[in-house]
Amino acid sequence: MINIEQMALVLDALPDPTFVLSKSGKYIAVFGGKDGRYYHDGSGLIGLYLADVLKTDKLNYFLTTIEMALSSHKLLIEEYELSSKDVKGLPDNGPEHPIWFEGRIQALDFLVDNEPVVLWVASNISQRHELEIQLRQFSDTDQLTGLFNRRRLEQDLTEQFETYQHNHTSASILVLDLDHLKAINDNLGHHIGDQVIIAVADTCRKQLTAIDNAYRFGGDEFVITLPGQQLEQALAFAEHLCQCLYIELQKHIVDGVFATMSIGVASIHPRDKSYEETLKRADAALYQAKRSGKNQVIAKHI
Ligand SMILES: Nc1nc2c(ncn2[C@@H]2O[C@H](COP(=O)(O)OP(=O)(O)OP(=O)(O)O)[C@@H](O)[C@H]2O)c(=O)[nH]1
Repeated sequence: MINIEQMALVLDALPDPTFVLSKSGKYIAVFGGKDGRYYHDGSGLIGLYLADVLKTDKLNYFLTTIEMALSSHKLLIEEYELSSKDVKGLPDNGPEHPIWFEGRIQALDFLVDNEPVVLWVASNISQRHELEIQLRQFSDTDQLTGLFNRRRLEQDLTEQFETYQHNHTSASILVLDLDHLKAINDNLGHHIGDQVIIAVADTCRKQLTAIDNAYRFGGDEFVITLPGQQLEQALAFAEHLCQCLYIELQKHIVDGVFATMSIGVASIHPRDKSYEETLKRADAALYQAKRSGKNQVIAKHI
């Protein structure tokens, strides 16, 4: 058996800072988390209230979480970020950057000063969090162009369709397909074909506003989403883009061969049951543009 002094040493050596917090947000006790590479020293918090050190948003979040742990009596696991802008009067030593924490919060079966209390273990998960962001970016991005990929398109279109169903905000989709890429690949090599694809991505990026997005759908096919835009606006934008691409792709002319772009446009219609129906219409418009001689834009109303 370990004695009470040894138990105190164990608590002090806990790798992650561990707080006993009352329902009203008072720091009753602070143990562990002594490594300054990962944590600020929390010992000065004892006797203070969360309201003394946290700004309003974070304060409300912490108090609500304590409340939930006390009422459920189950282990709560929460992820949250704390930076110097959230915390008043942090000591100078300790990490400079915002820290992502995993909080494990458990109600304790005793009262302190007649108040219920919780145990709150706060583990620094910043490295893991950064890795998760990188992995998400990696899985959402097309390697050649840096545009979002098809997986991300499906996710974004699902969200845009839900927004449309909720508040009827219009949204439009452009489907773009390069003309003559096969001839460029065959005559000039795959490497030049790649440069043409990258030039398309760069030109699209330059023409988009902050809420629009461009995606590489696959091969020489791209999609642009224009949230909030009706068909007429989207058509005008597509025609402008087609012109910009024509000018840009002419720069890649070799032996008289250069690519152009065909574009199909459609907007979400009240009769659409899913984004797939809108996308299908934009695709049908694209194939009409191809059949009508390429290097042009066609919009399909319904
Ligand atoms: N260089 C390069 N070529 C690609 C890539 N992905 C697909 N392609 C080529 O793109 C071409 C797409 O086929 P098509 O759409 O029939 O070719 P196209 O000449 O553009 O035909 P149209 O659309 O009818 O004008 C094929 O030759 C593919 O090999 C890529 O990442 N790099």
